[in-house]
Amino acid sequence: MNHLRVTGGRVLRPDGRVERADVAVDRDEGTIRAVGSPSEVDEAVGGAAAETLDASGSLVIPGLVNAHTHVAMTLLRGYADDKPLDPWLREDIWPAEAELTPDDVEAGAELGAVEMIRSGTTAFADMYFAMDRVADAVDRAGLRARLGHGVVTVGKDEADARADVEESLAVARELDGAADGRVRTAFMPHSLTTVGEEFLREGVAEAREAGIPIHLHANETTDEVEPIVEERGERPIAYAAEIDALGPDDFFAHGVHVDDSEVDRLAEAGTAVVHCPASNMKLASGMAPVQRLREAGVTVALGTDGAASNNDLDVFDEMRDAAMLGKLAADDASAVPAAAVVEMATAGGADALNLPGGRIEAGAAADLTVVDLDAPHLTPVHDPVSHLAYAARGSDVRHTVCDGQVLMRDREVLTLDAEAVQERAANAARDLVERVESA
Ligand SMILES: CSC[C@H]1O[C@@H](n2cnc3c(O)ncnc32)[C@H](O)[C@@H]1O
Ligand SMILES: [Zn+2]
Repeated sequence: MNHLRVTGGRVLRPDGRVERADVAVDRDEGTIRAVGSPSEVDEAVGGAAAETLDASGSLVIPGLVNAHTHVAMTLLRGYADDKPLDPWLREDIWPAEAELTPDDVEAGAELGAVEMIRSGTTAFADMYFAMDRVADAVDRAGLRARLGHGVVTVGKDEADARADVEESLAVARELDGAADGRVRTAFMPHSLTTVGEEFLREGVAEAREAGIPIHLHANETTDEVEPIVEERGERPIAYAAEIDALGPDDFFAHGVHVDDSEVDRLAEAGTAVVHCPASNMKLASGMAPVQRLREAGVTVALGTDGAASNNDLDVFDEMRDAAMLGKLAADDASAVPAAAVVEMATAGGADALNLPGGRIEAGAAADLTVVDLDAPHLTPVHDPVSHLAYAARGSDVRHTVCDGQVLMRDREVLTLDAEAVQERAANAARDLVERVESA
């Protein structure tokens, strides 16, 4: 077998236990073949490994999942800060995005890919524009993703609005299975308030017919919830259910302002929620009831949201923020413990996006992150899971593997030229801002 061996480390198993083990990866299949002692792994795979990754002093964890982002927004990192969602979008972000070209989106997506690989993320969900270019970046980077064109119909005439819905459906059909199957897709209306009801109904019906999942921003701010309640006499999750957008393969970003009845509805429907704590804090959107969602049985994943409202794509930060904010929201220091946020960033993310990965076990996708624990800020190691949630940073990631391919070895990104990507993105961002200022 053409295999990659991750040797000498401790491995985080799906039940949360950490044990000394090697991991053998079938590079052709992109799957984990065996996890166990060196002799057990030898016996399972036989023969010498074609490639090895040293994990001594390190913790081998499932590749992290960034379950909601707008990856090309790396170009807008630090462009507009310190405003709430609505004015931030309308006054700053949307005018800048109006000047974006497909080349810009690709440059921003590559920059985001480098940042994610360097912080141990192997899969992400992305809602944006020029998604063929994002898919190209995913392909080159070696990552896994669920991608969709974001639909906004407010402020558009009927023909433009319908064209936007059709584009999202076409993108979902055409890009599904790209990058050797590592790209999957979804129909992505931006939100229940920025897409008109008739367009939502039409798009969702077509998506359902084609078996395409749905991803949208939901219950992010009170400004978004109140008009739905006033105009329809029902809360957003009930509205989503009424238009058939609340299914078991669907995943909603934010879920900050969900009441108890909505939590129960999400749980019954099997719709996942992607918690984005940093974005929710930065835009002062509110605190999602994460403990309540998890207790109700809702699959909760973690997302950074775009780099303009975070301002990075580091899921380690998200784990720490989710644990801290979850305690504050529940007024309970035992709420959203370390193991919960690690689960949300790994298996929870893979389950929400319905992508392979999220667990280190034989037969699972070989999406792995090796975290170096030999650092002053990670000493001593009483509990490695505690360190993942509260003390480790993206920069502690030593190796990143996706689909059996080593994307970063000893902090060197192998699939993209990180320096060139950074330079191209910086130039694209500078030119973009010049265009926005002269528009
Ligand atoms: C139509 S493509 C996606 C669209 O979403 C915008 N966006 C970025 N962050 C957020 C957020 O937290 N809530 C809602 N919308 C957001 C992004 O700028 C794109 O325009
Ligand atoms: Zn978002």
